[in-house]
Amino acid sequence: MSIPAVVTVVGSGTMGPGIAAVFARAGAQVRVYDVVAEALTRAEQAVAMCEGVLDNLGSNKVDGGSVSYTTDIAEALRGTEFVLEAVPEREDLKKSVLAQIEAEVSDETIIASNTSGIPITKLGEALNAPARFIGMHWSNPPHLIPMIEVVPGEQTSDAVRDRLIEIVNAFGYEAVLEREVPGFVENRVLYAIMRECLALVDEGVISERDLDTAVRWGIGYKLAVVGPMRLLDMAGLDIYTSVAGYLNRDLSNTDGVPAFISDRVASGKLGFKSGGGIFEYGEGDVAALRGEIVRQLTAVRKAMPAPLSDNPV
Ligand SMILES: NC(=O)c1ccc[n+]([C@@H]2O[C@H](COP(=O)([O-])OP(=O)(O)OC[C@H]3O[C@@H](n4cnc5c(N)ncnc54)[C@H](O)[C@@H]3O)[C@@H](O)[C@H]2O)c1
Ligand SMILES: Cc1ncc(C=O)c(C(=O)O)c1O
Repeated sequence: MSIPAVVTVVGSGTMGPGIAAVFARAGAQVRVYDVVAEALTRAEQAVAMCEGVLDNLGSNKVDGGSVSYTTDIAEALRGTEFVLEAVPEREDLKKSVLAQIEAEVSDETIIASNTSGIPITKLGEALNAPARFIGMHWSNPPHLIPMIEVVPGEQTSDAVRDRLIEIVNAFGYEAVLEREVPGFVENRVLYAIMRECLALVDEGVISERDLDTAVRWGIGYKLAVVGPMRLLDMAGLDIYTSVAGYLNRDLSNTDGVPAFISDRVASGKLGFKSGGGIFEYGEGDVAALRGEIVRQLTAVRKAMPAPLSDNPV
């Protein structure tokens, strides 16, 4: 299974560098483009770190891969075969950038978006040739989470869909093909969980730290091995029927963003990126936490059956 020889990543913030590292690891010449020069400087450091993580993971490495960095979009897109858009999650911005990309590439170039859940058909309205456009939703951190959601829009061609699945598998990643819905699958599940977690903390049922402990060592640990559908069989569909019969109507069904979050955002408390959010972080805490998270994710990944392997669970 081959990957494109030349790949361009547009947007080098949280996600771009790890994505670039995975493509380069698979042998592609990757060009990383951003409108902010400092973002590219940070990206170069992040890619080097990701490469070290992939070495530690023992991830397969194909010779010939490389990563370069530029604020010149024409240079970034010249001769490219595959573009991954990873700019901020704003429909207007993404449409503008996608149109900018399409104007610079050949008719054969595949354009993919790392959008967290904006419908691909909607973003594809910005393109003259939406048949070449598809959703490619990586999960953070992209160099460690070996599952990518493949989300065709209504106009995406079957050939582009099949080619993307081939590329994802060539990384040694699981490609999950989905019919397009807002938020796709991973974020619909994640945001349902987050909604309930935030409600429980906001209502004083449990503290932030104890909530994390309960989820990490309860469903988080279990779901790393047993998927939700298999877990239903393991627990018993009769048990689910009894519990859901009284519990589903009692779960949080708030829409919009809870004040627990919006108040913090309004006061500039964004989390790791601002030194404080749900928790507060002192000097060096975020870097230490990032390193520990990567160390533990790597250890868990090594303990699990490899992606694409014949896992009986
Ligand atoms: N952060 C996550 O956990 C995560 C996970 C999966 C998917 N995503 C999605 O990936 C996309 C990127 O997310 P992120 O967290 O990396 O965002 P980010 O804000 O960390 O990075 C975005 C980058 O895009 C750059 N940018 C802004 N305008 C640009 C333009 N016109 N052209 C080129 N670059 C431009 C910014 O300078 C920045 O470096 C979003 O759609 C997001 O929803 C994010
Ligand atoms: C909170 C949150 N929102 C979106 C995404 C991905 O699109 C992630 C993730 O990938 O981890 C996330 O944590």
